Amino acid sequence: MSRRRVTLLGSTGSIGTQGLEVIAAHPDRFEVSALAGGGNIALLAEQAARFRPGVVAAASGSADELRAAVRSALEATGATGATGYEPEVIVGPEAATEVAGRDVDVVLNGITGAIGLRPTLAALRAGATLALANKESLIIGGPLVHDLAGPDQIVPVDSEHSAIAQCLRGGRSGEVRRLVVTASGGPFRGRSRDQLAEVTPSEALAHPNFAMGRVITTNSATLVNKGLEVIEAHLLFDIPFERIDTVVHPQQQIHSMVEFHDGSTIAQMGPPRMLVPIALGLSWPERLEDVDEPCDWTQVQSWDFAPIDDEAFPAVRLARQVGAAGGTHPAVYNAANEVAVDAFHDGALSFVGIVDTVAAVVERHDDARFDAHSVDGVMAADAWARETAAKIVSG
Ligand SMILES: NC(=O)C1=CN([C@@H]2O[C@H](COP(=O)(O)OP(=O)(O)OC[C@H]3O[C@@H](n4cnc5c(N)ncnc54)[C@H](OP(=O)(O)O)[C@@H]3O)[C@@H](O)[C@H]2O)C=CC1
Ligand SMILES: CC(=O)[C@@H](O)[C@H](O)COP(=O)(O)O
Ligand SMILES: [Mn+2]
Repeated sequence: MSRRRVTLLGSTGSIGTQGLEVIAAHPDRFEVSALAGGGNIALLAEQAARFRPGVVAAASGSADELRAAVRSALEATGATGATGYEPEVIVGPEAATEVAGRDVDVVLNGITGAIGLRPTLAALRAGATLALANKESLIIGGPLVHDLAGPDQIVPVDSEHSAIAQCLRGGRSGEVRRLVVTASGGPFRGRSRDQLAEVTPSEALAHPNFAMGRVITTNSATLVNKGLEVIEAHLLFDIPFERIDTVVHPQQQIHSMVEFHDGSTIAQMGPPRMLVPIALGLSWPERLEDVDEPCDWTQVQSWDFAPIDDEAFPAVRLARQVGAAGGTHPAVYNAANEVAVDAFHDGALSFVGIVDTVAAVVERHDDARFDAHSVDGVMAADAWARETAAKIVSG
């Protein structure tokens, strides 16, 4: 594999920082072309001083602030001036989109939320491989992404979809009977709807296995994450919803499975960490060496499996409905959820109120008003859903 130029969008987040860890461990394989963050200018500047990309981008702050932060981060490394490193700096809400398609072989999209859509489209348009963690952009931009993406241009980084892609490696997708997407069940696994009434934001942020950003961690607790992942699996692997199952597997050692039409099932296993899916996103179809520890088969252990409780956690059932309806339904589900998650953390909504709000917004949505085949149409549906969710939250 030749040395790949990598751009990291959301470089200051959980996926982004782990992406840089993989790159730092394989300097012969990767160089950083651009880094894009949101508002954490200090960390972004430290990353720039260490990895020396040609471009550094931030969604907020000012270009002068970012330049100054990079200079002081360089000074802190003791490499002041001597190297003459002065990256191009881009600041503003469209900064990630601007850098996504420039001088790059692989774009790792680790931005959270619907704002990842335009950068995803820019990366695809530029012909880069898209290592996709930002599942929201695929889910809300389904037909748009589908029309732009070439074969194998999108490499899933989401652990379940990376697992399925690994199970399908080498072709034979015509022999697939069903996909089985595993779920941790979140921190509230086993509780009834009544028992969920009083749970707090800090309890919802205690994911049993993964340290992730606030939105995806909350989505794991409501199982909205699993709902999004069922739609993601449908879009990535072109399998109808009725052939995509879910199973709660609290240990998260099996990251997902593929059942074939002869009755055989292939599962992908590993400890619940993101390094392998991220590394594969960057190096696909090759595997890098010694990315993470494997499962330890010398230890006594037991793994559990159970169905999702759709009464306590209706998010997956609802996601199947919006996914099958298509159009701008998934964009509305996602946008309403983003608003409801913020409201929950602000103390304006109960935990069960999150999915109740999403369901109420989905119910009021008139898909005929929006064009799912244009970015503006998708973003108009997204904006409508945000406004409607905010009204419901405020009563
Ligand atoms: N974390 C994980 O293990 C997994 C994550 N994913 C998916 O990956 C994505 C990222 O998740 P995660 O890393 O946990 O989230 P984090 O909240 O940790 O990170 C989000 C990143 O997005 C950046 N960001 C926010 N707004 C913008 C913007 N307008 N332009 C550019 N960057 C922006 C943030 O910057 P800043 O902090 O500087 O404001 C931060 O770097 C999500 O879609 C999630 O569902 C999927 C599977 C696993
Ligand atoms: C690591 C990853 O891919 C996350 O999406 C994680 O799988 C969350 O797990 P649950 O949503 O099943 O809790
Ligand atoms: Mn996942």
